[in-house]
Amino acid sequence: MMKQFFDLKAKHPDAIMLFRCGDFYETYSEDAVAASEILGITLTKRANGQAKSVEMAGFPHHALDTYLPKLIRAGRRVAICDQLEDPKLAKKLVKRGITELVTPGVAINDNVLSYKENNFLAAVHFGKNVCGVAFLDISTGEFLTAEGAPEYIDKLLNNFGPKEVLFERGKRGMFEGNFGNKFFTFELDDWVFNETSAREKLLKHFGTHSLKGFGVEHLHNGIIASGAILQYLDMTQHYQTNHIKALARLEEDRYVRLDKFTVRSLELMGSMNEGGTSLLDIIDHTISPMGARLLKRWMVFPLKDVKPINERLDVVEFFFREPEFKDFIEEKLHLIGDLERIISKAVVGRISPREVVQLKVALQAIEPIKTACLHASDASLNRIGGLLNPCESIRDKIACEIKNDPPLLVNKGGVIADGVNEELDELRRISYSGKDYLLQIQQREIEQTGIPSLKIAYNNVFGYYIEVRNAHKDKVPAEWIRKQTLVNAERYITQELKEYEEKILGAEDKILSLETKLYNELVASLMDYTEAIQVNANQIAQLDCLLSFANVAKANRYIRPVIADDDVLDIKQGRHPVIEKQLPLGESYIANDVYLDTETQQIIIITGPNMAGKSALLRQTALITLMAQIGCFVPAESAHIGLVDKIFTRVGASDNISVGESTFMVEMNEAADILNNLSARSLVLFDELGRGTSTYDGISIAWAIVEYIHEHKKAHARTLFATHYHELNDMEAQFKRIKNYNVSVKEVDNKVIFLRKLVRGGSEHSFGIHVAKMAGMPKSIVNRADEILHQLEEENRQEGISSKPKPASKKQASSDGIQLSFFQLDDPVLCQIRDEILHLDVNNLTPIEALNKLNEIKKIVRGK
Ligand SMILES: Nc1ncnc2c1ncn2[C@@H]1O[C@H](COP(=O)(O)OP(=O)(O)OP(=O)(O)O)[C@@H](O)[C@H]1O
Repeated sequence: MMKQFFDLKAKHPDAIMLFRCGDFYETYSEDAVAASEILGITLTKRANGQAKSVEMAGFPHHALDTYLPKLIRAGRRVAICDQLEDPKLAKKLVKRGITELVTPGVAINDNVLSYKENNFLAAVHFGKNVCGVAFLDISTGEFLTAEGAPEYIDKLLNNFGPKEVLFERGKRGMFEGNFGNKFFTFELDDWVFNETSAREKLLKHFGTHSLKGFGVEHLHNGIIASGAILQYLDMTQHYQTNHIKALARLEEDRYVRLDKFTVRSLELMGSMNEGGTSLLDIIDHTISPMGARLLKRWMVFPLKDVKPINERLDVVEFFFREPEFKDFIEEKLHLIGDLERIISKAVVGRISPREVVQLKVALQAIEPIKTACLHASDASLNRIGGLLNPCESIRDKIACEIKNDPPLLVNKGGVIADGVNEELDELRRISYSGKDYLLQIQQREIEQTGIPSLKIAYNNVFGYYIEVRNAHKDKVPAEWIRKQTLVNAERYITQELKEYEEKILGAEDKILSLETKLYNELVASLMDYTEAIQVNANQIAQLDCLLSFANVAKANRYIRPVIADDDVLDIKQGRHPVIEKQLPLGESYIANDVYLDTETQQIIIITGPNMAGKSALLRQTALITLMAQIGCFVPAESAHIGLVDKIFTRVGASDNISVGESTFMVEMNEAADILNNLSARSLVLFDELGRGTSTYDGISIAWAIVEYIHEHKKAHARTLFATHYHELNDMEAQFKRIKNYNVSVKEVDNKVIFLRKLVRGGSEHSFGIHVAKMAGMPKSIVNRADEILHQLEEENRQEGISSKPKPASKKQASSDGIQLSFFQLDDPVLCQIRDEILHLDVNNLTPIEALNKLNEIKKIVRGK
């Protein structure tokens, strides 16, 4: 058996092999060590013939659904090796084979999947000039491809968040150089990435002569990536793929460009702080899993055409205007479940009887939704109504053939309804009446033998038996055959019992196999409806998202934005959708107006103290624009959104030290990306650009960047620029479309009150020291900082900002017990220490030398 194990294991050396042995899945050798760690199961050893003993760890086969997901979530690939023949019939070693290779990207199991998330597998192909990418979610059948520059592919990878990415063996350096090392990856042989075989694979799968119908014919690299995905499904033994009905092209120019920094810094899908709230958390009130998954997609693919955006807004408004209609759809949506994954499960042959019933319930709910949408006075709803298909015949077939509350598994029986199949009904009659008959025999024997406690029961060893307690043993008739002796009783069988047993058990076996056959036939007939049900799932998902928008708008007082094909961004009394929900009780969010266009007010320089609300204002402007362009109402009193085609944000500092880049380097990289890709319809947000370097460098870079955006020949990108460099306020006088604003505060009795209102004009102070005080900084430091600040301001007035702070006054230093500037005191010992330190070449000092030096310094101090 171990030889069989090692032979099979050699086929997938990188996967943990679950090797079926009787009622257990066993793992051996290093797999066992890994499995026991991940699953927390006991690691044992077993003798392995002549060889040294081998580690093993296993779990009962019925616990596969519990343990498999844990292995996958731990980022492991798992080969499931099953017994291919009935062990009872096998003469020698049971035949075994790998029946499935489960990997993070190819998972169908409910316990692995998260219902609000797609589970994408991606493949990337590096072409000569461009990259191709493909995404497949085998649990929903969605298959997409695109090609473009590595930056675009990187953006898609970030937006789709695949659970596994395939690429060509030997190209790890190229892959990680472009896309980082955060993805779970798998390398495939180079022959997989070949256009001819990829194309053939796709044509064979779709049964078409060309790929023109999918609009991907010309995407040579996308086709290679898509072919690699199908190839991988074969390799992992996923052959039932009929639910993958089409390959869709992701069109770069249809959606607003959001780079990955923007998705992250605007906290669209997840907060940058653990446990924090994202925009998605606020606006996702979807009911169905399909809706939740679609909403995630909408968030990162905002539209940039007026018509489709208005179509979505129209539906949201309709829900708003017609609360009865909304409530009706809402109630029905609760009945739908995960239609999209259920139909995929039917195709791969893993649909449970309960899911078949769920499918019926969903189709029953779709009928009234369809009717209501068709009768609504809104063109988009009519279109959705037109596309919904209640699939009456299959729905009615399920209703008539499957019991309403079936067990989870077919092999438990009781799945097929009565009256569907005559033979089944007859067998059930025999089985039930047989059981009745047993009761009759029991009664009769009690009377005939005079043993009142006699009872008929069943066990797996010798079937039906009569049990008689010892007290009545002597009354047992001679023809009964004794089978077992217990402490208090004896068990007997009789000829009559045996005959009935055969009839009943035979009937039960037949019932199970007949039910399974009928069930499988029904599941097979579901295949004809795959496409219609996928369309239903998609339309329901859209309705669900729009309904969610309506509910969120109502709950949070959002309004419908005006979407226009112009370059005016005019938000009146806008609010930050996330912060406004998180303010402490009693505090309310201060709304602000923001106006930008390309003629009069293209760039706003926002100054203001720390904590005033500059970042909040920047982000809310981008979020309101983005929400509007996904078809959602927005937190404002009114909003005119001149369509934006790219949203760029350079917000906050994010370190990328792991890839060898400093904070400032990252900042400059991101800024360079923005400036190289500006368009006339871009919305640009810069928050505290340049703060990662010295003040002079920072101001110069910030100034030059703002100037560049203002002077750009082709693109007057609308820009919000929040900064602490008050010097930038001078730009207003020199550049026509730059305007200064500040987020106002009031100083009362040396205290700062944040008014959080955006007002015209620059501001002078940052009140950074005030904020440090609020944060609980030691008093001595706050006082000292104040002192240095005044001094710098004083000197600055005379000679600019280059002068250094003077030493602290002696009074200050001694009163707080901290000698901040002790090296400048006239103590010869301290001066000696200072000189020792100054002469150290820290870069070439070994740790031992450093310790010795410290010791020497200690001696100097002691000597004193
Ligand atoms: N309009 C507002 N109404 C109510 N509270 C607000 C508003 N804007 C910001 N805040 C609160 O003030 C906090 C600080 O805001 P924000 O981070 O935008 O300040 P900032 O001016 O960017 O500060 P810094 O310059 O230090 O980065 C926010 O976390 C939020 O809680």
